[in-house]
Amino acid sequence: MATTLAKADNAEAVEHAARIEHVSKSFAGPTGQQLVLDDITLDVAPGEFVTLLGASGCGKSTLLNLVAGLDAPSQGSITTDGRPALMFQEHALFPWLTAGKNIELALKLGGVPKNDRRDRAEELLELVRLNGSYGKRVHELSGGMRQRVALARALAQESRLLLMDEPFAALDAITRDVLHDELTRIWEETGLSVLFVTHNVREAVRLAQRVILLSSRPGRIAQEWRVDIPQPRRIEDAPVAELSIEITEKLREEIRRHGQQ
Ligand SMILES: Nc1ncnc2c1ncn2[C@@H]1O[C@H](COP(=O)(O)OP(=O)(O)OP(=O)(O)O)[C@@H](O)[C@H]1O
Repeated sequence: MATTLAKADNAEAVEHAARIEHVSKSFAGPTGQQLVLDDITLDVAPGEFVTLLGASGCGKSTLLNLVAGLDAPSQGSITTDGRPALMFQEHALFPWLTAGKNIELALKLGGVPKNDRRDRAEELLELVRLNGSYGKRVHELSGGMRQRVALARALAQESRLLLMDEPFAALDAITRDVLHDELTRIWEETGLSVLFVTHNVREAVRLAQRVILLSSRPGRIAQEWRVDIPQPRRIEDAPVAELSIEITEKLREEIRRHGQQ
């Protein structure tokens, strides 16, 4: 099958999929400005898979929203290689449209000619292994299938950077495991860059080439790890478990420290 979408043909030409430079973000709170992100500098290389990990409320989603251009940093700058695609924990599919039509809508917004949309939507459904589900309505699909459609719709945008905010957090463990395999396969096939937010350490290590741990209040980069464990990984593999224990220990330290502030 032709996986033409987002193929990193221009990998040589582009230095980074995302460049986050000295980014800080504050929100107005009841006691004045609340600093949520403090001086974050981070590059995502073309084709790289990076997970952002941190305790609840540390600012992961805020950072992802800034990269998506949904909000502006208070300080610093963010550049991306084209407009990123986004995928959230909630699939946000239109329930009155079929799986196929949900994808076609994204294709339409991306300027794909009407006559090409049906074939392209079928191709994308095949890529997420939902062949034959074109005519299914959202309520006919399981949670895992809905997230597959949401992924296909994100891929329809032909972005070179995919931003994922806890996309599998609401799924049961087995379904999540299967979708980890699918995401790894699709990432390898397409050459996409992925910035993936999670608070699940094992998930971060299972998927990423690099794990970035954010501290809390304010969110700063506390530490990062390169994950050299070969793919496909399993969440229960010994090297995944070992690194997860090390990262969890550091995460605990960060949470304890935050608790003492
Ligand atoms: N628009 C906003 N206005 C005010 N405060 C905000 C806004 N968006 C986020 N915050 C605050 O910023 C902090 C970080 O929130 P954010 O959702 O980015 O954290 P998170 O790490 O993604 O958390 P979780 O893992 O629970 O989703 C929180 O204290 C939140 O209340």
